[in-house]
Amino acid sequence: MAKPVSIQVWNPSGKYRVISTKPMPGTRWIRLLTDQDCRVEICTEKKTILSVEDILALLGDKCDGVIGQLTEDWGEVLFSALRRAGGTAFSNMAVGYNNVDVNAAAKYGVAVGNTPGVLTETTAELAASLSLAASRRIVEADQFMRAGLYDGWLPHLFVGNLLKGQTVGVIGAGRIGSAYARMMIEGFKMNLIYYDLYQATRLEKFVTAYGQFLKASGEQPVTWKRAATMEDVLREADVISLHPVLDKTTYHLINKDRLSIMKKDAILVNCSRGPVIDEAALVEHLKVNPMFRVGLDVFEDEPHMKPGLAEMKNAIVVPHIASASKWTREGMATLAALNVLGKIKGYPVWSDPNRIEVFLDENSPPPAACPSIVNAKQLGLPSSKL
Ligand SMILES: NC(=O)c1ccc[n+]([C@@H]2O[C@H](COP(=O)([O-])OP(=O)(O)OC[C@H]3O[C@@H](n4cnc5c(N)ncnc54)[C@H](O)[C@@H]3O)[C@@H](O)[C@H]2O)c1
Ligand SMILES: O=C(O)[C@H](O)CO
Repeated sequence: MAKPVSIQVWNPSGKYRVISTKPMPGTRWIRLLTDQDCRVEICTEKKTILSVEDILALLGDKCDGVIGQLTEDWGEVLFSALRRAGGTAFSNMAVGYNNVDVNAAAKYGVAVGNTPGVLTETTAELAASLSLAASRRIVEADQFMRAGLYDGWLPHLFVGNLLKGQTVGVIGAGRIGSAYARMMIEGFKMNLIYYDLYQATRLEKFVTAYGQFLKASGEQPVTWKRAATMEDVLREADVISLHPVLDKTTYHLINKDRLSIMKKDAILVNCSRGPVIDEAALVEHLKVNPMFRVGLDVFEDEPHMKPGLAEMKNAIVVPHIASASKWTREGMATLAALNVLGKIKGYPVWSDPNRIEVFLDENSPPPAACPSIVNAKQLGLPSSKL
């Protein structure tokens, strides 16, 4: 990064120096920090992805906390430097934190925050959008239209898949996976098969109740099934959406062998993390199975796509925008700022990271707590009552 580093400063006389490695949407997050005696420094460099060296230059020799991004490599080097600068707080502006070495952070006594909940519906809505766009071939049809190729209605033109009555498969039925499942079941009357390490009890209850409602209305009821193996989902589902965390157990979860057991005209959607799919194997699968379609928000080597993917008509690709609604992005900035502020101020950690709405109410001050610290137990941080 060219020196001097380009920085925007708020409340220069603030006692605590908090750095945000990127400008973030909204202004509430800045106000919350400056009102509590923080000097906020926002890195405004044009470079999209900051390197470890860039961030070391930003940290300097006094820094109390950092709000970082999922594109950055937060490991031993950065956490030891943050600690040397007197810092004890870091928050990703993301729910996923596979870019963060949590053990390294704990070793240096740094709390690691994330931003759950506020992006659940927004992300699920993009997964639903990709499912629809892929099943009805919307992007291909749009390109066809703009290319001036439409010369009249035809019985075979862009025939796709009907979702109603088909089976939606969800791998990783946590917050986002469950919200997506509900959208597809309620919106399109699909049946559910899911695979997760844990039982999604609330989701199961929802499908049961909705099925009973449909039956009572004289309609075909929807059904659910918790699969014993991921392969069962892959074999049975017509539309499959991936929503697990990225870790050792989910790296290349979808590989050549698993692609081969999916239906030839299945739809695969990924709004989790790119490396959950072996993308090179996916490109080969798309080449030989033209009826198989994918909707991808994330990529194995972001910002790059594996060779061949961009040419595939049966792939819809968007640039990691699943959480990109104004409300969500402003809320993510707020939660990340409050994680850092709370740790600096010695506040306890909110006891339920699934119930963070109270931090997002613009009309009242947020609770004196860190909304979500993923290594709270490791650091022995006290927990706040709801
Ligand atoms: N594309 C985007 O912009 C975007 C936006 C938000 C979240 N995400 C990704 O989505 C992920 C999920 O977010 P969430 O809030 O729903 O998290 P969550 O913790 O509520 O859900 C994750 C689920 O994955 C399950 N899981 C873990 N390992 C598994 C395995 N081996 N097999 C099957 N299931 C497994 C967990 O049990 C859990 O239910 C995040 O970690 C992040 O990487 C991406
Ligand atoms: O993990 C996350 O939060 C996303 O990838 C960005 O919203």
